[in-house]
Amino acid sequence: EKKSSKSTSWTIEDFEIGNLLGRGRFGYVYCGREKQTRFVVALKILFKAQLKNSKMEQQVKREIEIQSNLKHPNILRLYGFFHDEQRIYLLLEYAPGGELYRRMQTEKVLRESEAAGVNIRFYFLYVEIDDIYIKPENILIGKYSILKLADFGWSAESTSTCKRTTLCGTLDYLPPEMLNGNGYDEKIDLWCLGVLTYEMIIGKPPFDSQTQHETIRMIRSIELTFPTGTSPDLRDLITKLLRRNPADRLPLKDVAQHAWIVKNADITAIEESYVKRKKTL
Ligand SMILES: Cc1cc(Cn2cc(-c3c(Cl)cnc4nc(-c5cn(C)nc5C)[nH]c34)cn2)no1
Repeated sequence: EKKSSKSTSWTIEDFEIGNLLGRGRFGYVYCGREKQTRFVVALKILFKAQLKNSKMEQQVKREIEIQSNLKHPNILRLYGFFHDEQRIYLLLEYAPGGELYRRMQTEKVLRESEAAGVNIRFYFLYVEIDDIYIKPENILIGKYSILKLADFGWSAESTSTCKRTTLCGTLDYLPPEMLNGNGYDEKIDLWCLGVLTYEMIIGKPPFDSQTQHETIRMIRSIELTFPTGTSPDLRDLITKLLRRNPADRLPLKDVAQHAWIVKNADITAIEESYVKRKKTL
């Protein structure tokens, strides 16, 4: 990199600003290009005033610390950051495929290999960090369709409407233990993986319904139905993830060995990249 990623080196003058890619409560994301190297980035611009009003400065500092130290093929890179009087600028990896949930809305159903790829990729990711919260709004489609977890859930939600068409969308990923106000642990990610896989292949969340009340009832009673033609392997995997008792959910190491994953995900390529990355750490 031409300059170190210390916050005092870059200025906005070093970048050409392109299209607006997204907006959120605290700022915008633009496509940007560094003038010297012509390197393309996603330039997230956050307004200090808005962050101050919502007491979010600490949250931003925490995100910057976490994300700048994480280097994983499934996590959106944070290359550096800088600030001026009014704004904080984050230099993020540009994901050419855009947001997964938008792709799921337009294309409804993704290929089984892509969805299997999500599972296995998030298996490796899960081994790395514990507090991941998997839902389509937090996932971008990077180069070569590699999925990237971009933890901008806190800054992206725009005040006007939720990303999903209905408020129900935000309930679809909640596991029973969270609905019942019981304690919960990392096994909520196994539940989310089951919901995400179902939605990616079948085109709608498993407990999708007209009202929030009905969605909550279906989650609590685990009212799980599959369209005819759903492969038995996929049914089996999802049924083993969407279990009421977190202890009964299929552990991630067994997800990676499950018949549906083995048949659909290009595990060797992903494992090779994972092993190589391990070596470079
Ligand atoms: C504020 C605020 C908004 C958001 C949500 N958000 C993330 C992006 C984004 C990022 Cl961070 C990185 N790469 C992206 N690529 C796209 C994109 C590409 N195409 C073809 N279409 C889009 C859209 N968006 C990216 C944008 N908004 N987070 O904080």
